[in-house]
Amino acid sequence: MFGNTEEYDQDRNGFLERCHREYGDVFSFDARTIVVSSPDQVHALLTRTNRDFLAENSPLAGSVDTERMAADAELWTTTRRAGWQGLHRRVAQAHAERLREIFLKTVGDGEIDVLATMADFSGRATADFCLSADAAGVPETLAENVAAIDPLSRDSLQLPPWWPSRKVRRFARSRKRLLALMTDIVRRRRSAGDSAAAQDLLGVLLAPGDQQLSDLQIERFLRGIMLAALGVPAAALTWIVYELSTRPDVLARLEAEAASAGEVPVMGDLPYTEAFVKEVLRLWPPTWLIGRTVRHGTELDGWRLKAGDQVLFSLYRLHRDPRWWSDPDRLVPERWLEPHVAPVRHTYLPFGAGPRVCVGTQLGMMQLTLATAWLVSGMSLARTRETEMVPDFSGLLVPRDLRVRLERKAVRQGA
Ligand code: HEM
Repeated sequence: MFGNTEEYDQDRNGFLERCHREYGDVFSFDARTIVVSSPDQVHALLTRTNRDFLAENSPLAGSVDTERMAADAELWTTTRRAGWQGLHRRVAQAHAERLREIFLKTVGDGEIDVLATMADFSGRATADFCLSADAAGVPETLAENVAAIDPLSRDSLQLPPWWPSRKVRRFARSRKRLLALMTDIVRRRRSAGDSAAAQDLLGVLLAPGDQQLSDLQIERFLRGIMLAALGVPAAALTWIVYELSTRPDVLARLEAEAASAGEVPVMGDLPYTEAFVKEVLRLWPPTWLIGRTVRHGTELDGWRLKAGDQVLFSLYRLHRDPRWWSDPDRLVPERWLEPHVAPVRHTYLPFGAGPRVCVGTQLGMMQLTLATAWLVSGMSLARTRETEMVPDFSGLLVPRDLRVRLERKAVRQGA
């Protein structure tokens, strides 16, 4: 009845790798799920999303009913289009200045659980980006919501929202609390007027524009953005710390670049750091598995699919496929610095592609690049245990139990 779910849940990546080796670029996982692997299939799946496929976890969705998902997706897409301008340069630059303070407050001396520290940093960063001075209390409520989603996202067998389980009730309660907080902040900000002066995403969403958004749309959009901008960047930063702790040669180059840049550098000042971040996202894409639900009867690369079927692909496998990448399992930041050597089309998709591509691509790259520069310039870092790192594929891709000791470096004279 559950196809290969049990075997898959024991070792998700290993299972997909074995099936790929045995059956090729397309195979069926169970009666209603196929897995695709070639760059063209993946690209078709992503670019035909909304029309033929539905994004599995629409941030507004709470249902597996395809009609309902399609309606949710349409509402989300309209809001997303209007909200896109909120992620523009002016707001991002104002946020970058505040981000340094957040970094200094959250990433301090001593032994740390890297994922927990980076989740704290990312939660505060995303709340600041969305709400700046009104963000008080939001990071904590957001963290509760993320903690309640986590056990649900690890289950392959999704429980419906009405299921009477403790996990589902906890999720529903924390979601309600976060949305109530958003309602309160949006109302206060709207009645205060002159919201655009706040230089944050909410300011842009409330500013009069071509498309006026309702309070409800804004609240849902903010929650969607904040959830998406917490766990994934935190996982990416954890991988960044892991690679810094294992590659002294790369660390030395990053330190040299950060030393010659300002306190809040602009992206063009950090080409090697940016290449390093891109390479970490190739080797360790946090959203390592992406799924879509078939919207109506259609076909993909000759496979006939019915409404409600699922199509999955592994970004992790695509990014390490030796057909498209030389030395695929090795961190080589330099591969991004060769102007004439571009990756094969559609083989590098850490932010997805098509109409549901990550809205925070530039912002996310900026946060990761700046945080890397601040880490290497301000901190020395050492692993506390020399045990072998174990990647955890059960939810977002993270290194299991990564702990490091951080020590603030002495401030350079004249710096
Ligand atoms: C920092 C590293 C980040 C990575 C690697 C990343 C990656 C991704 C990926 C792979 C998706 C799924 C795309 C798909 O299904 O086709 C996604 C969706 C999304 N991301 Fe990001 N993301 C990052 C940061 C951010 C940030 C900072 C924000 C907030 C501004 C953000 C907001 C979103 C939203 C709202 C979606 C859902 C888009 C939709 O379904 O329409 N992400 N991200």
